[in-house]
Amino acid sequence: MTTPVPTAELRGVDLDYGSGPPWARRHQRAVSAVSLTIAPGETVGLVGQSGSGKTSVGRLLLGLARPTAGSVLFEGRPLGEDRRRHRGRLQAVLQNPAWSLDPRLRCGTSVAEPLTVAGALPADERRRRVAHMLKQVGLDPGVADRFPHQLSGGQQQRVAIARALVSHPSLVVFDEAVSALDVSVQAQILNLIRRLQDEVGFAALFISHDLAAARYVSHRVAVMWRSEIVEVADAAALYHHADHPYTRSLFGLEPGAAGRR
Ligand SMILES: Nc1ncnc2c1ncn2[C@@H]1O[C@H](COP(=O)(O)OP(=O)(O)OP(=O)(O)O)[C@@H](O)[C@H]1O
Repeated sequence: MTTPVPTAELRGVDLDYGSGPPWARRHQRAVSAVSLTIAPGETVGLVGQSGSGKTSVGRLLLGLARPTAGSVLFEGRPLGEDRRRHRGRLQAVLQNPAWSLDPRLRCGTSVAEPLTVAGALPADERRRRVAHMLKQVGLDPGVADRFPHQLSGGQQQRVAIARALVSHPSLVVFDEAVSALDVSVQAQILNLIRRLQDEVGFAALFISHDLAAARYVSHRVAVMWRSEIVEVADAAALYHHADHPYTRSLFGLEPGAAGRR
């Protein structure tokens, strides 16, 4: 049996951020020697306390940050300079839907935007795909004519998910995508992500400080601690195989190591 080429892969990746003026430049290591693969159709959860480097891993996978060392592969090839080649194939859903929805644009226009970037489509076809996508995320297609401020937070996040999926991406990075929502709405969105992943089949990185949410949507969960991935396990098995003290603290098995959030 041949193993499928991973959709996304980090190989021994470091990422440093520089700060300060050139004569007193300081470097902070945000990601240290991280290796991680995401198979086609797989969701990998990435959990860890604030500042552990989760968003930086997402940015590397999206090509928004360049590794200081190591390599980032997308569908088996280096995720290089030519980001245009991947337009529409790499998408993100962020914590606050307002970050991806322009308040001045009707929701239908925002959802259609990745289609415009990926290549010209006749207006009819664009409208049809937007309506279909809105239905898939559980919204009335009439939402296309409304502005974000006319919708609830949960509805806005559904629009943001529709926008991320309309171009049939291979990889979607969900970065704290449910953290800003009420608990009952969080459950709806987590169920939506699971259902869409089964139906549409994208690979995903699900970044969260909430281990329970990450386990619920993910096939495997990676645990990040001070810029390193200290553990990766099947979501169901993680509880029983939690080796690292930080992972154990996430389950309440060991006091002290988990950060405040
Ligand atoms: N653009 C930047 N410039 C300088 N330092 C940065 C930058 N972005 C992040 N950092 C630092 O890198 C480290 C990792 O940050 P990152 O946002 O990846 O962590 P995180 O686990 O996603 O945290 P949070 O859950 O709070 O978003 C932190 O110490 C952060 O302060």
